[in-house]
Amino acid sequence: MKLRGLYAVTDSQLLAGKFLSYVEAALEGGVTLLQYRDKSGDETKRLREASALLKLCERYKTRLIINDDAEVAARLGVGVHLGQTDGSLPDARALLGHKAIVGATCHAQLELADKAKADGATYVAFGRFFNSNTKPGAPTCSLDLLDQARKRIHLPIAVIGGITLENAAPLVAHGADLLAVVHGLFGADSTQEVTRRARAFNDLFKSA
Ligand SMILES: Cc1ncc(COP(=O)(O)OP(=O)(O)O)c(N)n1
Ligand SMILES: Cc1nc(C(=O)O)sc1CCOP(=O)(O)O
Ligand SMILES: [Mg+2]
Repeated sequence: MKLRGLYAVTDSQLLAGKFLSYVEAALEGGVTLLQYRDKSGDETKRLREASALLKLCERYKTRLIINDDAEVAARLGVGVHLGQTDGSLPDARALLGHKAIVGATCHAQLELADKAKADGATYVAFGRFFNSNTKPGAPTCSLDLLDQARKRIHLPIAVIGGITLENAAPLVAHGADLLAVVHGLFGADSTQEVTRRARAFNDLFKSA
């Protein structure tokens, strides 16, 4: 399966009270990967919500990724996204098996991407590209770094951080395969608008 298109990332605060309806609206518009990102530390809630997302993903034939937590990913038989302090990537790969999607945060450092590839990552993620409501303090990354990454790293490249329909096109033009988006997708006023945005993010790849 080609990893290219919209990578929808959930946010527990932003989606409070509309979690499943907004996620389903995004899936309706087309989502290549869906990441469950919950920083609450509430294990029971995480397993319950991730299980609900898995059911939805199965219906829409979308791959689910769990942020931070390879154990939950293993329990559900899905992929994982690991940051630099989220545990060992080789251990996660061994736990989840060779077919699982394992993504790695590389900030703006090509060396981290080289290491992630050597450790068995499925995709590498660079960011943040723009001002982010969700994670304002994340280190910044440039289009120039993305150009270098595209030439050097032969893996799908996810980009993240403040991505909206207004600023995403250059990222695709510079070689991004996956647009990882929280606010620019789910910060919408209605489910209809979430679906419209998801379709529009995917359309950016058709003209690239
Ligand atoms: C696709 C994607 N890229 C980067 C991140 C950030 O991961 P991390 O650095 O571990 O930060 P948290 O998301 O855990 O706060 C991501 N989640 N997804
Ligand atoms: C979770 C995350 N990681 C980032 C990084 O740069 O590693 S930026 C970010 C937040 C993404 O949310 P939004 O689309 O609302 O900016
Ligand atoms: Mg993390």
